[in-house]
Amino acid sequence: MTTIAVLGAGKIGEALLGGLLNGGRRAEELMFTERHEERAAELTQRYGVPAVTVPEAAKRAEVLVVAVKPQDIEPVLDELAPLIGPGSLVVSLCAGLPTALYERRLPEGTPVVRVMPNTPMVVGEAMSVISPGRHATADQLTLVEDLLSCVGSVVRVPEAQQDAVTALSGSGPAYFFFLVEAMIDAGILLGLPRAVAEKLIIQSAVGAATMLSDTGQHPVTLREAVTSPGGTTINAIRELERHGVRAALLAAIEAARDRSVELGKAQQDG
Ligand SMILES: NC(=O)C1=CN([C@@H]2O[C@H](COP(=O)(O)OP(=O)(O)OC[C@H]3O[C@@H](n4cnc5c(N)ncnc54)[C@H](OP(=O)(O)O)[C@@H]3O)[C@@H](O)[C@H]2O)C=CC1
Ligand SMILES: O=C(O)[C@@H]1CCC=N1
Repeated sequence: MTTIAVLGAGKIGEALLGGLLNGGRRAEELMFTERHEERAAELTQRYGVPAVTVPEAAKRAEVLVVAVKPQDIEPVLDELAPLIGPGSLVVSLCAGLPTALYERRLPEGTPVVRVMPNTPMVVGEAMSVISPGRHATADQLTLVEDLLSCVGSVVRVPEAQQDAVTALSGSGPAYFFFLVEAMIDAGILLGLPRAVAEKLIIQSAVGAATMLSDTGQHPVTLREAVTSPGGTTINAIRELERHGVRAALLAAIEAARDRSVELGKAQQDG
């Protein structure tokens, strides 16, 4: 049994709690911290997991998963620093925050693993990307990998790639939701009932995602199979290219990467 505390049970923290329980972890192994009493009570009722304070979590848990916003990290580090035990492993889910920040603020030798998950964790389909800090051992990295495997896929990368990862898969679901939202609007523009447009686009998204993951075929090959000579799809593709959608995606993801770097710098300099 490994005791795990989720510090900050917001969108990602709650998704992790639910995923760990679905994946077979017992409620007795888990705890969480939450600032609002009402929300804490609601989560305890929903998952049977106790709410604790950050100092209690620091004393009791072997794995401390930090899931507060990057801008809220300072008070959490202040509370953890004097209490964290030598056996504790810190797992940061915070966008932009480097392991070096934790290593500088927490007792010498504290092992830290940086993780970038994403919200499909809620349905057991997360993409979690993990990188060890200076003091994390191979066994600790494997432990984090095992925990996150309960809620989706896990990949290891060097920490230097984590800002790019954050822009790509951390924020990635939002880009797909944005696209789906715009395509549903297109259905409305063409006069379809909203419920029909939603059903058509969501099922097309699920079908396309399943083809991508199950066939192993390259997206270009799959797209070409839909694009008949002299047909409808090529007319749409011409408009997407004319409006610079490919370039917009490159610029958007680069901007997200830059923001991740900025978030890390702001906390390091602050
Ligand atoms: N949402 C996403 O898609 C992803 C988010 N992340 C990262 O996960 C982290 C959390 O994001 P998200 O879940 O979206 O954000 P939320 O705002 O939903 O959750 C953060 C939670 O932390 C709580 N909190 C803040 N300070 C403390 C504290 N001192 N003690 C206890 N709880 C505290 C907040 O409480 P309160 O409501 O009172 O502020 C809130 O419940 C961020 O660092 C983000 O970068 C990573 C990948 C994807
Ligand atoms: O937008 C954000 O900052 C967080 C991190 C990755 C996804 N959501």
